[in-house]
Amino acid sequence: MTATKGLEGIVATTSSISSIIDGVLTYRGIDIDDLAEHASFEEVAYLLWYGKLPNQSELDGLIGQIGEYAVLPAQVIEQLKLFPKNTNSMAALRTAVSSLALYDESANDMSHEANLKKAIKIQAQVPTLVAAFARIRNGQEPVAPKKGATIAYNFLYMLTGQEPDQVAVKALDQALVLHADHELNASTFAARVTVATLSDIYSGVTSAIGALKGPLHGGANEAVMVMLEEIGSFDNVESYINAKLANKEKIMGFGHRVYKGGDPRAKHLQKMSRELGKLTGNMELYEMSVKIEEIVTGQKGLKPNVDFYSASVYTTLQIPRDLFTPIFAISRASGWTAHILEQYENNRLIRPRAEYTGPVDQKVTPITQR
Ligand SMILES: CC(=O)SCCNC(=O)CCNC(=O)[C@H](O)C(C)(C)COP(=O)(O)OP(=O)(O)OC[C@H]1O[C@@H](n2cnc3c(N)ncnc32)[C@H](O)[C@@H]1OP(=O)(O)O
Ligand SMILES: O=C([O-])CC(=O)C(=O)O
Repeated sequence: MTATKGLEGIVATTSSISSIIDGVLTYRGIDIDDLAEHASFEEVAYLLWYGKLPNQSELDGLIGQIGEYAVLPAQVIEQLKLFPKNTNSMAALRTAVSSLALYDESANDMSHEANLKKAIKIQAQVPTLVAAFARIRNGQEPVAPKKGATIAYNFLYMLTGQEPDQVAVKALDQALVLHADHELNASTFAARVTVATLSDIYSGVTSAIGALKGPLHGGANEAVMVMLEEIGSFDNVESYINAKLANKEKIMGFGHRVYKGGDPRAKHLQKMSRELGKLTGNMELYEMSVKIEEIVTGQKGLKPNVDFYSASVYTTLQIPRDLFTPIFAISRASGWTAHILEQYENNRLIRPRAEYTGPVDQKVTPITQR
């Protein structure tokens, strides 16, 4: 038995949800470029769950359902108020999503209908949780979601308590489309491993949030912003990045386990970053990002991944840095739950082996002799 470090190249499941073939990402066979330009996040979530794009009445139905489920149990809001104000926002989300299960009477109903309903419910409640936590820690009351509004609109509305700008809603909606699913990434794998024991959907999503939090995965978008803040201005980019590379440190937002020729989502976020920069009259973050890309790609051949330009996009949308990864979770909730449903449909326990590298033929030394 020989281990493959990081399971690189190992095909661990079959799936009909999303694919990465020759660097092209599709959801249910539709190219991400097409979806990014022509579909809303709710259409994409429907596509991931049901395997087809919704017609107008199906879409209206889903938006209605999301509106109905988006309100949080009062007990969970009370719990959010007890969290330390400075707690990590992904840790808060992880705990809060786990708590949702306590107030869902169907949490352990394993029928497909019940699990699909819970998938939609989790998708509806995650944005409300993120926005509510963000307000509560600032000493503000949470804002209730508006019925009939999209997730992108509602998230910005619940975060600020004000009618969001249409450009911001459109940009966030497109970012949600781009992050919705990604084959067997680490957090989706974590979700599938968890539910393959026939544990409940909340356990699966809680595991996934824990995996997404790390800076080698979803946490990279926040880490990119930390780096941009450390750099401070365009003129410092070159010396900062060169020093990091000389030191063999990783540049966050670059590289990918699967894409070696570039992440197809990054160009959409780069375009969005440029357009938002122009619109707000502040191109500095965009220009700094382009310069970083020039150096890192030039010297290391590494291309930006989905997390790189999303940092400047979200900052230009005036979203606090530590909500970037929770926003990733808002989007990926659709993919996680679609994969969980698929896992249940064709389940087998996921239990690989380990190559043992420890000592052999050891004996118990009596405690007095250790
Ligand atoms: C949504 C997402 O999860 S996208 C990924 C988000 N994560 C990041 O942006 C964090 C930065 N990137 C990375 O850490 C990696 O590229 C990963 C984790 C994404 C992929 O990693 P792996 O496939 O395991 O590649 P690994 O980490 O083994 O790197 C291979 C080589 O490239 C180098 N490398 C990879 N990424 C980077 C980077 N961002 N900056 C500098 N060097 C890098 C490594 O140092 C290593 O070099 P070596 O062979 O000289 O030791
Ligand atoms: O697929 C991966 O390894 C990480 C990634 O890009 C994602 O989850 O969107």
